Amino acid sequence: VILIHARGAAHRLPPGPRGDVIGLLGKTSPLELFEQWREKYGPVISFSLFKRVVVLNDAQATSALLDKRGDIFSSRPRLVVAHEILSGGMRGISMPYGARWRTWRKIQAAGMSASAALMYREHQTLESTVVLGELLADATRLDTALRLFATVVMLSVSYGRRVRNLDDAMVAGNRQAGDEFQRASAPGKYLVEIFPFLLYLPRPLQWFRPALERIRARDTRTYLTFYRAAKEREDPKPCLATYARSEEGAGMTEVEVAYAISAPFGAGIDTTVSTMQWALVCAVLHPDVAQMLQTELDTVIGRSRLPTFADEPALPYFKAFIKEVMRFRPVVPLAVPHATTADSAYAGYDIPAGTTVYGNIEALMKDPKIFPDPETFRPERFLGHDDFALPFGFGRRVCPGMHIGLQSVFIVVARILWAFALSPASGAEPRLDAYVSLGLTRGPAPFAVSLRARDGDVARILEEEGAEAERRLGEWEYEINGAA
Ligand code: HEM
Repeated sequence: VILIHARGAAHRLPPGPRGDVIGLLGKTSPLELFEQWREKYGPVISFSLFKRVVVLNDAQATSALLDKRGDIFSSRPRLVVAHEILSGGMRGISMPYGARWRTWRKIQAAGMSASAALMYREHQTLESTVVLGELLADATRLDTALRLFATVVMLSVSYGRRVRNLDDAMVAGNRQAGDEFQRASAPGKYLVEIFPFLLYLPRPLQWFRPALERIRARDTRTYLTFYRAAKEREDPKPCLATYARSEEGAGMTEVEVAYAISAPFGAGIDTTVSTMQWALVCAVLHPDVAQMLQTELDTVIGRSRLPTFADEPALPYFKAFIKEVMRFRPVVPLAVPHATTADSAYAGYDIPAGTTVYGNIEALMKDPKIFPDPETFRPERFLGHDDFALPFGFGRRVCPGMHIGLQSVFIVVARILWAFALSPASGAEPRLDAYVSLGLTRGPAPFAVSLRARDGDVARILEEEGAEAERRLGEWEYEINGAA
């Protein structure tokens, strides 16, 4: 009896598909598969894909495990090639839970907490004025303008530097390093990912290693060049580089710090752009909502100046609208997978150490028990609710950039809605059911909107404020010597 019990206990894994799921994953997106399995097997499901994977589809399970059992559920699945070899274990987003991650996270918190985020508001405000000027001149540049804005803000958060365009060496260097990481993370690309024991081969026999190490040497040079340039500034703008300097020597090497402060580029651009895009798509496709938003903006701000961060507390409907956008179309629908560092149990099931755990944000956002009538876009459901961190993930790994991200979304979307009447442009109408996936992020498929200045004063205000913004943004500009 004891034996049977012990055997039974060892196999009490959450229900889920058995056998080959690789073929299935090849055919359809993980999000759709998880949705089918949720309907079939329930809120907590498991399957095996070289290692054990558990998907948590309801708020009870994510709260009980990812939030409350943070001591066990805060690691990341092992990424042998992209994280360990290519990045020398220095990228925080893929770092296993432990002392090294905590030191990395301290830097993110110092430079991105709710209070630190306030330091970036001036820069975000000025750059959003530039965005409006671009859109007034040519609405077809919407996509580029939003992407440039998000990129410029992320680089100023990291290095306190303004880049003027996407061809800047700082953009190119960060993008190249990020793309290499993405490529190296592609499932199935490297045998050693599936058979990590290949790492025990003598180094000269590890055929995959030299090419990766060459890329790592180049990435390291790139990151060091940018970090050093930021450090050398006599009167630096607040940024991660200045916050992180104190960690150098106290727990982190210069190279580790240089990698740590590069995190916003990879994590903060697509997420911010996609959120802003969904906000515009939702506004265009719900004219009654757009009308309410513009009435609120006009009542609070009037028509003789642009919205600012100081107006935010007086815009309850707008704030509810952004939350509803992030619920209705979450841009990181499966969050970033967590992993467990010890055996645990939930609802009678075993979750062994080393399990990959997905918190299914999309499923939670569409759970009628939490959000009645979840397929209806209705900002009113968030009136009076101030905290809504669910789009930003779970527990100790929750997005450290959320305050900065929300500030970007607020200032750009509020100003666009204040300045322009939005309507679908023919040819590439915005749609709620057409997506593009960018790694873990999901945004709307390319779309066009037509933007018409809401009154004659918009152009005049933008001209005045635009010139002033360009002048003041000069304070963030500096040269980088030896840029890769
Ligand atoms: C505005 C939209 C954004 C959304 C919806 C978002 C969402 C998320 C989510 C879901 C995670 C995974 C959390 C988990 O593992 O449970 C995450 C992680 C992360 N985000 Fe964001 N994010 C946004 C913007 C940003 C920005 C602007 C930055 C940087 C300034 C940033 C930096 C990071 C970093 C560094 C991590 C990894 C944290 C860790 O592994 O400890 N994010 N984000």
